[in-house]
Amino acid sequence: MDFFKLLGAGAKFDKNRFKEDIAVFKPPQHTENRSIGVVDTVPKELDFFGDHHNQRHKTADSIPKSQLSGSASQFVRQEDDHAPFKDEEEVAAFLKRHRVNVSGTDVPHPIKSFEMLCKEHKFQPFVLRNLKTFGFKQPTPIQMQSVPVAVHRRDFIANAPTGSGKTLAFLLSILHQVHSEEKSGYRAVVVSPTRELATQIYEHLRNLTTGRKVKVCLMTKANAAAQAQDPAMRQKYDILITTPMRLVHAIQNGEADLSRVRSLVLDEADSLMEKGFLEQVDEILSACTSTNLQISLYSATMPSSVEQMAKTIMKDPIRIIVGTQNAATESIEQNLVFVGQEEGKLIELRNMIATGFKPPCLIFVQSIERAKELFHELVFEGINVEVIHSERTQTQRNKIVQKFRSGELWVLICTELMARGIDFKGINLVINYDFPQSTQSYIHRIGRTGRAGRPGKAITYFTKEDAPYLKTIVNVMRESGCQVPEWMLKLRNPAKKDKKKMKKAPIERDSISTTPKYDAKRQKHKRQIVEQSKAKKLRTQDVSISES
Ligand SMILES: Nc1ncnc2c1ncn2[C@@H]1O[C@H](COP(=O)(O)OP(=O)(O)OP(=O)(O)O)[C@@H](O)[C@H]1O
Repeated sequence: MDFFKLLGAGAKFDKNRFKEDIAVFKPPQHTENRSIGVVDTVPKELDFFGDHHNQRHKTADSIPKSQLSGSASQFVRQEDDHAPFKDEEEVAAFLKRHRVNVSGTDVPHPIKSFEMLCKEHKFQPFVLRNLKTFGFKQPTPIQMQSVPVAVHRRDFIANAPTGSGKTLAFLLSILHQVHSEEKSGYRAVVVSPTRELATQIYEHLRNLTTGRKVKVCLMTKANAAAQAQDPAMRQKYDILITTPMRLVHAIQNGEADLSRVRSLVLDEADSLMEKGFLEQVDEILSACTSTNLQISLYSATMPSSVEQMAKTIMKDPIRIIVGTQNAATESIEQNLVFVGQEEGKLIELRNMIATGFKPPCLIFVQSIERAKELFHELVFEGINVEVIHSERTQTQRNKIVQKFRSGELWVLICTELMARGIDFKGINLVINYDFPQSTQSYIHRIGRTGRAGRPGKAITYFTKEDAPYLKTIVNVMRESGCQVPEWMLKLRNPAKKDKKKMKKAPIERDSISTTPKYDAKRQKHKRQIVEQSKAKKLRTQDVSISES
């Protein structure tokens, strides 16, 4: 079946309805030339950037790293020699070949193959059997280095690109330690920021423990309640997969005992160490009272401030970096598209749908309200589209994720909820309909495509309002080996305070909605929120007055 044609056929682009908009914004035809990689000239509307060149620029930096010799941007690379390393020189050459940079004291040697897990690190044979059953033949670079480090029970920070197999890396480490049931309570805990991601990790682990009596608990409201009712149930599980909020709730209600936990994995660690989650992570750490606790942090992005903070909770940590630190995955073709003003985005998107594109496609917007608005616009276009955000019920969210995985849905509109960790293998295209609020958000969002070494494409729309932040994305593109024209390279980086402001709250944007009725509904909703927050403020004032 030709998805490309099918989707194009289903899409209706009402040229009469948008005639005036088209005339105003004159979106160029959707061709490969829309990508910044080949846009040579400064769009007229952006001339306020000042000094620029109109010449196409190609530096050594702009040559895709996959074309450079010695690059290990292949996802997994077969090693013919499975013998133990002879000396440190051989280790260094091996790590260089796989673009692994490791620092710390007494760093354990990497593994060259999964077979070495059993031969050198005494993994149980079931692990190797299940790896084979589920098609994992050769370790990825992050797995090569982080598994032996974890096996030696060292604390560490692992920074490797999106889709590079970090999940299997930490699950293998856990299975080395917890390979049979003990009925003595949790011995390993994985914390991840969203329920979707926790569910995905749980399913991955269930596959790896096939045929083995290891009890894994995905902490949900229902089983937390069951464990509250029956304390014996708390002893039943060996490994816990959870979100921070759910776990803290269980700790506070006396429903979770973490005193025997020896391995704590923080997945998407930089997001867990940010303001919203930090207190919860602190509480989880305090509940892990074993003196033998090993902590590992994994993420595709690790700002230095987070690293510094992380080091305060770790003992003599090792630092593992795969590829270029905080860069995007190199198999993703990244594009920036100037759309003029807000309305230009919808025109561009409809244009792309009308001219055809290759689903499945994930579209990111900055708020729930905007996700609903965009869905409302696209749902009548005859496209197989859905929308996912935190206001949808868990059952709805699960169903949508499952439908998207199975290919039943071709376009999924989402908020930041889906930006991290979610592994949809076949996504061809990620569209940043709204400009991401931070470099990290950009890297994770576009990292939903180009996974496990597959190619992928990412398009980021930007308006005049986003332009001051453009350089942050340009920097990532350059770091990941994309071609960037000279004038873009000459843009100024936004000031630190502006970046902070942007991260705190997204740019205020005009409604996506082209239907006045729907927009009126939105305005009403907005008014209600303002009124509610005013009322809350008054109540707080009341409390502080009566307290004083
Ligand atoms: N050794 C391997 N061989 C083949 N495929 C693998 C291997 N390890 C992991 N994968 C596959 O690669 C894909 C990406 O892995 P994973 O989801 O762990 O990426 P990640 O590094 O955690 O990404 P993110 O930073 O986005 O969370 C998954 O589909 C996984 O099954």
